[in-house]
Amino acid sequence: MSKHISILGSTGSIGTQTLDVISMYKEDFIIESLAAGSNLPLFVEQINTYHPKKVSVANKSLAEQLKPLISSSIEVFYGDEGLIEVAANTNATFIVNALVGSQGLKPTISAIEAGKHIGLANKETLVTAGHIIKQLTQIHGVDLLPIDSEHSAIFQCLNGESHSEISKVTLTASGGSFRDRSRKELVGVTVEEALSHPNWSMGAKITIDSATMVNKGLEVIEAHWLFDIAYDKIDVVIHPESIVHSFVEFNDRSVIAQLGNPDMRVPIQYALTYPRRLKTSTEPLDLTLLGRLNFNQMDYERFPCLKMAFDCGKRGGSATTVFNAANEVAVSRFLKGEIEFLHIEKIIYKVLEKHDVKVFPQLDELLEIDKWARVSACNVPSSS
Ligand SMILES: NC(=O)C1=CN([C@@H]2O[C@H](COP(=O)(O)OP(=O)(O)OC[C@H]3O[C@@H](n4cnc5c(N)ncnc54)[C@H](OP(=O)(O)O)[C@@H]3O)[C@@H](O)[C@H]2O)C=CC1
Ligand SMILES: CC(=O)[C@@H](O)[C@H](O)COP(=O)(O)O
Ligand SMILES: [Mn+2]
Repeated sequence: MSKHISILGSTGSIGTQTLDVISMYKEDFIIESLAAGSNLPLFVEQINTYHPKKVSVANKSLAEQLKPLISSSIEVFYGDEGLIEVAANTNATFIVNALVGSQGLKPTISAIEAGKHIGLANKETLVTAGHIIKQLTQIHGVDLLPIDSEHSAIFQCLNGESHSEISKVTLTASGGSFRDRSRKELVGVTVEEALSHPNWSMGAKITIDSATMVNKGLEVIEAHWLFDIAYDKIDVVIHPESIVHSFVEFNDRSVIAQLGNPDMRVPIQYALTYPRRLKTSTEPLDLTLLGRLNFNQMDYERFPCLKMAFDCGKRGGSATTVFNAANEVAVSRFLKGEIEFLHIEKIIYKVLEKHDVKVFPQLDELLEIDKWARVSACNVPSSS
């Protein structure tokens, strides 16, 4: 029987690769709805290929531009409400959240409340409101399947294992675009240089996050919520090849790792077809060709954002919401050329410094705090 799917963020890196996987297994999937931001040419192509019943774009003007380009039988929505419509009000049973940033939170909540299972790439959702999402998945009995490569790896390592027998979960980090540079050598780096990831081709925001090591910080918090692991049992190592996607150590000192060539279509497909493992078009992994794999200790002075993320995770409550929101604004300012690369971490630090952590915030409180953090991050001067 075909699985009915909706994709939020279908025009992005994860969204397009999700559609690649679906194209390989056309009989197994029906696309109910798609949401994109502003890439209309690609979106029109996707709509004409996959024939969704509902679609959504970022705003009203884009929705008006889209309507004459697609079949009049397709319902067109826009904005936050459009995302919720696509996420919750269709016959889809499985939603892929491939949006970037904490705008993924509200549609995820609506989807869970509507009983949809979720394939989650959008880590910012769990970093912003992990406790709320976890509680809702339990209340509504929905699965939250990881798409992020490290979390898919951990999910696979934990298959059939007992949670109480885990002694440590280790996330691997490539080191990002500037892994071979000292902190001094980060002064004056360009946006173009920062956008050049050594192993993965991804959207702009996550590529910058990878260079600052914020991405690994977000992933530590994501792992905490997905797998209910205490922060002192989560570790990060630098693994420049991105072949071992993460590993888990158990009480008996056995370590289970998941390996594969860096290709996001593999974890995306696993989330879509779980628990089945269907063929992918990715190259087989030949360890003899690689010869060796490298692992280095994380240097928290070189990558202070990762230390900040651990601290926020341990403080809990609204701390991770503020960490995420400040980072989103700082990255956007860097991409616009407003600030230096090293200023990203300063902005996060300064906004966190001003925040009094709220321990068990409700959703409306978190949304207010998120807004406050964004305004504060915008107001940090570009040279301070
Ligand atoms: N790329 C990767 O390999 C990985 C990504 N992730 C995570 O997955 C998520 C997506 O990342 P990635 O695919 O790289 O990001 P991209 O920037 O490539 O894609 C983001 C998607 O969100 C859409 N979007 C942006 N703004 C809006 C809006 N206002 N309304 C509706 N849609 C919007 C974009 O639409 P449009 O382009 O049309 O404007 C696009 O479809 C992130 O959370 C990232 O951290 C996790 C692991 C790996
Ligand atoms: C592919 C994926 O899951 C990314 O989140 C990846 O992990 C980024 O690479 P870094 O290891 O450099 O953060
Ligand atoms: Mn990842």
